[in-house]
Amino acid sequence: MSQQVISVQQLNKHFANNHALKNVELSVTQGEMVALLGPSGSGKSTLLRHLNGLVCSDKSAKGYVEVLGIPVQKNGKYCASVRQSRSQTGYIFQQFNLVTRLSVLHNVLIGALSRTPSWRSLSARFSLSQKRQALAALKRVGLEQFALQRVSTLSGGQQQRVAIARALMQQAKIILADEPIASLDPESSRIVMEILRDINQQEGIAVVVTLHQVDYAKRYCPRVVALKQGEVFYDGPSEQLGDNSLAALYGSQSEQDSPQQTPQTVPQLWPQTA
Ligand SMILES: Nc1ncnc2c1ncn2[C@@H]1O[C@H](COP(=O)(O)OP(=O)(O)OP(=O)(O)O)[C@@H](O)[C@H]1O
Repeated sequence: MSQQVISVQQLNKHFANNHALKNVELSVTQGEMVALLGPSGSGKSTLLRHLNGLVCSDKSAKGYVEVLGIPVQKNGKYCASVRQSRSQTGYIFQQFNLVTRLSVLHNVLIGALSRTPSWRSLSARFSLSQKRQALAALKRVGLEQFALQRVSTLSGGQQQRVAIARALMQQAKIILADEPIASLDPESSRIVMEILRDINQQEGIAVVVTLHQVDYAKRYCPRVVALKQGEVFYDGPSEQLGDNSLAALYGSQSEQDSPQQTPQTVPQLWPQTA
């Protein structure tokens, strides 16, 4: 039986009066590649940030988040093990989060910091073996020839690949990617998604990726979890996400704008997976 790598139970999050996540339940097993879809403001990034302990859920609720079998937060408080979970979680940001004045290789080496003795990391002295690993990670994303260049000289798509190489260097056991292709052109988007899929299929690393592009979700992710106004609206095979369901998912804005012209109830066409 596949190991569960993400378990989210009864997750609620308010930002002032805005109920951003409503009783969200999510279970992901090892080796899955899952797209998080939903209209702008539906809670995708907020959910992903809860998984990495970047945001804490409502204190009043009984929310629980566990990643890689390690408790991240419970009842609105971070667990002592949150750092342990973070060190094994590769987090890819829309804007790459690289140190642009440093070399490509150095940025990848930063992924090893959680496994590097503090005297070495303080003096930025990485071992030969770590440098070899970093080069191998760069080769994996097709960028070894840029190792000694400053990151700032790379294109956006190449910078995102450096961020993925950093996650590989981190020896991440799960990858959470928050809109990794939102600021990329179609060709760079394709390359980034193919690298994520390759890592998922070759290493069996679970990938959860928030996307705005439904076609990329369907092409690269066998499973879709869709959020609508903070609730899980659909959880199932991406191939079963048809035009009607997508219209219902993304139609919230027009429903709000002209309620008399659109149905008030959204049909429950798909059961949530167990
Ligand atoms: N730090 C914050 N402070 C206040 N409100 C927030 C904060 N972060 C998110 N929100 C609100 O929570 C809701 C969900 O936001 P979130 O960014 O998770 O949505 P999203 O689905 O990722 O949207 P997008 O696709 O546009 O990035 C939105 O209403 C947003 O304004």
